[in-house]
Amino acid sequence: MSALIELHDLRKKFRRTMAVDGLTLSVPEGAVTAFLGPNGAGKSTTIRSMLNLYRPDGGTATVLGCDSRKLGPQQFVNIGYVAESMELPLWMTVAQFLDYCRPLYPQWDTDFEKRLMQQFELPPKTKLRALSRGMRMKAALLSSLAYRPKLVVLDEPFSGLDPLVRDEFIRGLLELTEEEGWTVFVSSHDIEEVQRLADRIAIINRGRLALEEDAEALQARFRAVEVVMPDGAKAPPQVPSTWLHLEQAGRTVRFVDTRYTDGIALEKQIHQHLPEVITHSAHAMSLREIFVALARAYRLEGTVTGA
Ligand SMILES: Nc1ncnc2c1ncn2[C@@H]1O[C@H](COP(=O)(O)OP(=O)(O)OP(=O)(O)O)[C@@H](O)[C@H]1O
Repeated sequence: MSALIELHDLRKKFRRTMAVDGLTLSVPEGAVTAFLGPNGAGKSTTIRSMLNLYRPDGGTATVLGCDSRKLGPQQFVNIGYVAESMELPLWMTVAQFLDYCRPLYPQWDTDFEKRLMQQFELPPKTKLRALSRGMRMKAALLSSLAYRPKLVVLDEPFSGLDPLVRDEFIRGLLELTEEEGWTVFVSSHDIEEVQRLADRIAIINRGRLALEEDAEALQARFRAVEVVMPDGAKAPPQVPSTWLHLEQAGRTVRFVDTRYTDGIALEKQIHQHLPEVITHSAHAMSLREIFVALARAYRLEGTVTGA
């Protein structure tokens, strides 16, 4: 799998704020990568830098094989970009807006446009100004998908949408990405919004990469572990660094194993560090639970956990 976005030591500074501080990240083709981080972590600045809307102060961003500083019409016809902050011509109807966009993209697929109109239930004769926020985001998304871009970049596309609309929007996006095999890079400050979509997870904190991993692999290596000990037995102060947030309440010791491989290896490790163990159990964790654990470990501020 080749990478459609390659960021290497990317830096972008605003006065004294290092918004992006040496970010190295690679976004593989054909997968949905969720780009997560608390408010102000540098997500929008990264996206704007890699799309040549900002000039990086250092490092490189390569998008569709092209240095971001040289991105032009030839690349932009293959990139679908939707941002929360995007300004739309609100005085146009949905149909007029699409009439305006169509000639800009030689490969615009009219049949696909019609299908998306139906799927998103967009009213062609309504002015964009009169649409709800969710519907307006759908119109923006439609205008960025109808030309079947190779790369779809969504910057916080769900913020401000009510949960029902968001859910429907995500379902639509899911169906499409699965059918079309698109490469999607979607930023969010809330794991809950994107957990159903994401094949890969990248977390940014204070302009730096905190984690980049396959979502399934991440879930495979995390377990919530409970160990029952005899009355009066205490967990030792020193446990493996791969065990996070160890807590004891009475006879029960709980921790998060961040390097789980299999039950036998875990059992061996428990016997080694908690030799008085009577029984133990290990449960798979949801991405949201993993994020809560990671957020505590990284001391991420804000709402990356959705908590
Ligand atoms: N145009 C700008 N001028 C000055 N500072 C900026 C500008 N844009 C962003 N910043 C600062 O850079 C840092 C990163 O901001 P950015 O918008 O990239 O974060 P984000 O992760 O997208 O946050 P959010 O989830 O709130 O959109 C913040 O400290 C922000 O205040």
